[in-house]
Amino acid sequence: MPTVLTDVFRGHPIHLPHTHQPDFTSLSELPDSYTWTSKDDPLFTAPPSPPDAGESIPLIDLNHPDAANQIGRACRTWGAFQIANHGVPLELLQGIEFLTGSLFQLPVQRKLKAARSDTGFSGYGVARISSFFNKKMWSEGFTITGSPLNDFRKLWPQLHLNYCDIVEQYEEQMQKLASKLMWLSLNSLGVTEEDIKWATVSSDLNWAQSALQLNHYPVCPEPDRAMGLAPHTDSTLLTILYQNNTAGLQVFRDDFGWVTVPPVPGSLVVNVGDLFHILSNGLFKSVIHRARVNQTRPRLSVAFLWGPRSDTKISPVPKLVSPDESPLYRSVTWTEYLRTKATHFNKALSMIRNHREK
Ligand SMILES: C=C1C[C@]23C[C@H]1CC[C@H]2[C@@]12CCC[C@@](C)(C(=O)O1)[C@H]2[C@@H]3C(=O)O
Ligand SMILES: O=C(O)CCC(=O)C(=O)O
Ligand SMILES: [Fe+2]
Repeated sequence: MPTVLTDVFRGHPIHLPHTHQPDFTSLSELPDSYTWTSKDDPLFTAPPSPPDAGESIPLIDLNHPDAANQIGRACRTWGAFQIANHGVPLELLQGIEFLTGSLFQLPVQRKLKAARSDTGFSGYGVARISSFFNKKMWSEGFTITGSPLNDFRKLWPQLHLNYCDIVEQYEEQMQKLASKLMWLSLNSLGVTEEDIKWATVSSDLNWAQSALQLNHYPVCPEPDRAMGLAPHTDSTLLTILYQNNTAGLQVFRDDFGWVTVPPVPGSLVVNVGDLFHILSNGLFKSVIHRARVNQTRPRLSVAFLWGPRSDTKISPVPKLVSPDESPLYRSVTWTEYLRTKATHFNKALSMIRNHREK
């Protein structure tokens, strides 16, 4: 039984063509292999919400006395929100943005020295969900879990220790923030530490684990026909996303279509992931989101993907299941779920859904 994310894809190889990345900067036309239509993604041409409709995910001040309720409401309606006054130092946000920018600026031969292997978890490469789409995405990524020391030494023979330090500090801040946000949203449903014993410091200091996903979306000659990162939900409990000052993230709502999440300097975006949807017995929505690209400014984002330890079984909190019904989902560990997702992608949730008797 793997206990760390590093082992999740061991024995479950995913072959991805990292080494066939083009030199994005040299292309003046969008190659056919990067041109998306609704045949490649049924949601591709879903209507964008008109910007004047003013609809977007709420921006919540974490210091506001009503923050817990606002977060709970956002998790139920949108599955996403932005937060201000989150307590993560601005220098650290700038530090992780600087690191991400300098990583992707390295020559491609250097980045490939740290390429993610077919059975590996960490390293440089194309989005893991690429194998489910016929067209390529206009982006490159770098996944980190555990110590980035070995990879960073290959990328930056001189400066790797400074960069490791930034990652360590960033993860520490994100971990604290993620568990605070989880408890605020659960408290809004009346769920307390008594109901979820595995998620308390008194049960184990290391009851959660995480990965960092660094994303780069280069400028694109024909952004309207390209896709930065195809629509997906995260498999996490929660994801905390930092985006640089360039718009591109969109969330999907059945009633509005695609809604852009405008960058708000210094704030962070929070997404509900599939495991939180399961834990809340479907009350919180795991949000479908994607990243679009543009013609003038490169975009960077850093996703902190946060979930339980690999040996923790996640199942709907009994308090949230009505007495005359069975829970919506059966129990699953993060590792099992990541593997299900790696094989079945957006059918993963329905595969662990319990079938209700009439
Ligand atoms: C801990 C995680 C969560 C992963 C897999 C693994 C590391 C990278 C994450 C992402 C990041 C990009 C979208 C996604 C869909 C992908 O392809 O890689 C995510 C996926 C998931 O949330 O399922
Ligand atoms: O770049 C973005 O805004 C989205 C990134 C994302 O969804 C992810 O890394 O899971
Ligand atoms: Fe995501």
